[in-house]
Amino acid sequence: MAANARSDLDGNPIKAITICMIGAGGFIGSHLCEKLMAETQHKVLAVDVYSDKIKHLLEPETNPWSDRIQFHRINIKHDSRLEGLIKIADLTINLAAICTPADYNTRPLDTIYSNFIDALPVVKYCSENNKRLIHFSTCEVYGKTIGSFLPKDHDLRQDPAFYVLKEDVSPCIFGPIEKQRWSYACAKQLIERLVYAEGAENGLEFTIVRPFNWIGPRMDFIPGIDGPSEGVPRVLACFSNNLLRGEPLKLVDGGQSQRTFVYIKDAIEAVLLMIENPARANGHIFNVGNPNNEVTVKQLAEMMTEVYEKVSGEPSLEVPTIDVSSKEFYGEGYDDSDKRIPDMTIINRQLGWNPKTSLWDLLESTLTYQHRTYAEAIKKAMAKPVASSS
Ligand SMILES: NC(=O)c1ccc[n+]([C@@H]2O[C@H](COP(=O)([O-])OP(=O)(O)OC[C@H]3O[C@@H](n4cnc5c(N)ncnc54)[C@H](O)[C@@H]3O)[C@@H](O)[C@H]2O)c1
Ligand SMILES: O=c1ccn([C@@H]2O[C@H](COP(=O)(O)OP(=O)(O)O[C@H]3OC[C@@H](O)[C@H](O)[C@H]3O)[C@@H](O)[C@H]2O)c(=O)[nH]1
Repeated sequence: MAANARSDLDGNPIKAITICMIGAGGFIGSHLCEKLMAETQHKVLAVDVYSDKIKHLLEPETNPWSDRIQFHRINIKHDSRLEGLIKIADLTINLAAICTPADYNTRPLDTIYSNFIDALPVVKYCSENNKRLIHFSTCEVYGKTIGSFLPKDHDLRQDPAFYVLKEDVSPCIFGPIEKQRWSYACAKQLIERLVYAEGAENGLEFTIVRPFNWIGPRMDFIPGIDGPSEGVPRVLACFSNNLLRGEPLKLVDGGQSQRTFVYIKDAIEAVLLMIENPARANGHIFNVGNPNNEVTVKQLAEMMTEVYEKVSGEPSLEVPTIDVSSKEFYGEGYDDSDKRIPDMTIINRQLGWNPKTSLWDLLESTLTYQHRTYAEAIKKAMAKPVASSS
C-alpha cells in the first residue's frame, strides 16, 4: 500500500503506531482522526464523552480503516480505564478541555479543573509508563502583548518585539485575578510547566502545541440546533449562527481585538508532522498559526458577511453588525487578548511547516459547509412557534 511507503522528514520509513487520543470527539480531534485514517496506517484509540463529530469514521463498519479506530466513551475525570489505554498506546495526544471563552469567567472552577487537574493523571501515566505525550495548550498562555501597555500612539507599538509571540522569549501576561477570563490561560500555563518539568526531571518525551485560532467545519456548535440555545460558542460559530439566522453579528466592545486565523486542515498537517517526527518534535513547544491571516474581529465579521452572501446567495443586512459590551455578552470578569501573531521560527526550523490557506479561502470553504449543514434546520427551527402549548 502507498501509505506504508511514507517517510519522515529525515527520509526514514514511518512505522505504524497506536495513538491514545483524548478529546478525539471534538473539533480538532475529529479532523486529526480523519487525517490519520485517510492518509496513514496508525491506529487510534479515540477517547471522549461524545462521538457525534467522528461518527462518520466509526460507522459504517465497511470503512477501510474500521480495524484502526476504536471509540472509548470515557470521562477522564473518573475512569480507571484511562491508564490501561495509555499503556497500550505508543503515543498519547491530549486535547480534552473546556476551551470556550464564555465559560472562563462564568464557570472558572470547571475551567481550571478541566485544563489542569483533569490533565494531571494523563501526564503522570505517560511519565510513569515512558510514553510520549503531545499536549494541547493554547496561544492564550501569552495573554496580552507587551505593546498593549504602551500609550495608543507610541512608536514602539509598531515594533514586532512588542507584539510577535515567541515560544522561548515572550512573557505570559494575564490580567488581575478578578478578571476570571484568565482562569483558562493560567491553568494551561501551569500544565505546560508541569509537562516541561516532567521532561526535565523524569525524562518525559513531550511536545506542547499552542494553537492560534484554528477554525473550520465542525467547530463548536450552532446554538439551538446542535447545542444549547443559550450557549455561546467561539467566534466562528457565533458569527455563523448570526448569518444563518439573518441577524446582525455582535461585535464585543466594538470588535477591535486582533486575531490570526489558520485553517484547520493546514494546522492538522503540522500535528501529523509532530506525530511522525518525534526526534524533531520532542522537548519543543510549537506555535501553530497563520501570521498572514491577521484581522480585527470587526474585519472578520465584515469578511464573513461578504463570503456568506456569496455562498448562500442571500443578500446581507443593511446594518450587518452591532456593538455589544463584553459585560453584556460574556458577563462580569471578561477580559481579552489584544493581538496574537505567532512567531514561526521554531516550527519552521524543526518541521519545515508553513500554513497555506488565506482567510478568504478558508472562510469560503467553512461557510459553504455551515450553510449546507445548518441552513435547513435553522429555517425549520425559526418557523416553529416559540412557545406552543398544543
Ligand atoms: N480550536 C482552537 O483554535 C484551539 C485554540 C487553542 C487551544 N486549543 C486547545 O486544543 C484542544 C482541543 O480544542 P478543540 O477546539 O478541538 O475543542 P473541543 O471542545 O471541540 O474538543 C475538546 C474535546 O474534549 C472532550 N472532553 C472534554 N473534557 C473531557 C473529559 N473529562 N473526558 C473526556 N473527554 C473530554 C470534549 O467532549 C470535546 O470533544 C483543547 O485543549 C483546547 O484548549 C484549541
Ligand atoms: O459573537 C462574538 C464572539 C466573539 N467575539 C470576539 O471575538 C474574539 C475571538 O473570540 P473566540 O471566541 O474565538 O475566542 P478567543 O480567540 O478570545 O479565545 C480562544 O483562543 C484560543 C483557544 O485557547 C480557545 O479556543 C479560546 O480561548 C474575541 O475578541 C471575542 O470577544 C465577538 O466579537 N463576537
